[in-house]
Amino acid sequence: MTPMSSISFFERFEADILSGRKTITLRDESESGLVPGQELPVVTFEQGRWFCDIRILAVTPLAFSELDEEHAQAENMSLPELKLLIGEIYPGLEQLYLIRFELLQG
Ligand SMILES: CC(=O)Nc1ccn([C@H]2C[C@H](O)[C@@H](CO)O2)c(=O)n1
Repeated sequence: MTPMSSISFFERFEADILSGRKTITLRDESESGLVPGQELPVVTFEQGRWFCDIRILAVTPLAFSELDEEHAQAENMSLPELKLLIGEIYPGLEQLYLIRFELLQG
């Protein structure tokens, strides 16, 4: 697997990340190779525009069926909103990876 040199987020989550309200992201296996302690730039998915750097704190496998209120809170949304969003981004995918991160600069 090629090491990731940046991570992208949809522009609509930029403000939540910069304010520290969003501290996790759920991704598929293709983005599960991040390593705790790794620092990397964050860019928008739409334009590839840099907007901050983050440090990876943990990468943990998590099943869609295990999503709970704590995950939703760390995403700054309700659990139904989070499940709907994940279903739209990764239709039918059960095996997700929970990536915890901290904001370094924005
Ligand atoms: C290309 C791609 O998958 N981009 C993504 C995936 C996820 N996110 C956000 C949406 C949610 O807040 C969490 C959970 O997946 O991460 C994203 O911004 N961009």
